[in-house]
Amino acid sequence: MNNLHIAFIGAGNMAASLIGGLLAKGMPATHIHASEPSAERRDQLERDLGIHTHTDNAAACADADVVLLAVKPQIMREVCLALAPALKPGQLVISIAAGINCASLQQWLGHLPVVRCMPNTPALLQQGISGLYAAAQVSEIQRQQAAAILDAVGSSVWVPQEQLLDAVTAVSGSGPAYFFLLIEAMTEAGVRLGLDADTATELARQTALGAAQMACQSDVDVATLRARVTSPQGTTDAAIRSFEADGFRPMVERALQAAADRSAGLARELGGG
Ligand SMILES: NC(=O)C1=CN([C@@H]2O[C@H](COP(=O)(O)OP(=O)(O)OC[C@H]3O[C@@H](n4cnc5c(N)ncnc54)[C@H](OP(=O)(O)O)[C@@H]3O)[C@@H](O)[C@H]2O)C=CC1
Ligand SMILES: O=C(O)[C@@H]1CCC=N1
Repeated sequence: MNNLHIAFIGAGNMAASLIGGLLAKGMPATHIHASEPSAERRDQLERDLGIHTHTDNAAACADADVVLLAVKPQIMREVCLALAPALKPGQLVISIAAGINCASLQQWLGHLPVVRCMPNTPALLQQGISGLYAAAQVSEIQRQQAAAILDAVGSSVWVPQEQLLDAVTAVSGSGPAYFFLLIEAMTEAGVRLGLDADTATELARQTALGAAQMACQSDVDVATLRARVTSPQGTTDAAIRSFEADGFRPMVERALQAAADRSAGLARELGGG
C-alpha cells in the first residue's frame, strides 16, 4: 500500500482524516497529492503534513495510481466532468461522497474502474470503519488497493449491493455524530445535575470511550454488557426504563432511516447515471 501514489480531490474534513491516518501508517508524504481551492488549507497541509498540494485537480492526478474524490456530493458532477480528460486508463477512482452512485461517477468521468466507499471521521485516529462497493470493472488488484487504503485508517467491509451503502452511511458514516450528540446531551444533563462543565465533560467522554472499548473487546454481546451494569431496580434500570418509555429505539430507527433516505435522495437529486 505504501508504494501507491494517491491524489485527493478536495482536502476538507474527511480527506484530512484519511491523509492523517495514511501518514500515521507510514505512507510517505511525497506519495500524497491533494487538490484544494483554499490557500490557507493548502498551506496548512504542506506545512503540517508535508504532502504536495495543487490548485488544479488534473495536475494533482498526473502521477496517481488512485484518485480519491473527496468533494461534497453537490459539486461532484462538475468536478468529475472537468477531471474526466485527465484520467488515465489504469487509474482507480475512489469516491467517498455520500449518495453518488457508481453509474453516475462512471458516466461523468468516462472511466469505469470506480469504487464507492463510505468512511467515517475516526479514520483520523486509525479507528475508522468504511463500507466499500466496487463497480464490475474494478480488478481484483484494484479492490485490494482500495481496501488497503481504507484499512490503513481502520477497517473496512465490502457490501454485496450498492444500495447497502445507504445503510452503511446511516450506521457508520454519520454514526460518530450520534455518539457525539449523546456525549453532548449527557454532559448537559450532568451540568443540570450540579456538576461543573469540565467534570461532566470528562465523565461523559471517558464513559463513552470505556463503553466502546468494552463493546469491541468483550466476548459477550452488548445486551449482556448492558445487563451487567443494570442492577434490578437500581439506578441504570431507572434510566433505561426512562429511555425505553420515551421511545429510544424507535427514535434511533427513525433517525437512521432518515440518514439512509437522504443518502438515496442525494443519488436521485444529484445523480446522472
Ligand atoms: N465528514 C464526514 O464525516 C464524512 C464525509 N463523507 C463525504 O466526504 C466528502 C467530503 O466531505 P467533508 O470532508 O466533510 O467536506 P469538506 O467541505 O470538509 O471538504 C470538501 C473539500 O473540497 C474542497 N473543494 C470545493 N470545491 C472543490 C473543487 N472544485 N475541487 C477540489 N476541491 C474542492 C472544499 O474547499 P472549500 O471549503 O474551500 O470549498 C473542501 O476543502 C463528501 O462527499 C461527504 O459526503 C463521507 C463520510 C464521512
Ligand atoms: O453528513 C454527511 O452527508 C456526510 C456523509 C456521512 C457523514 N457525513
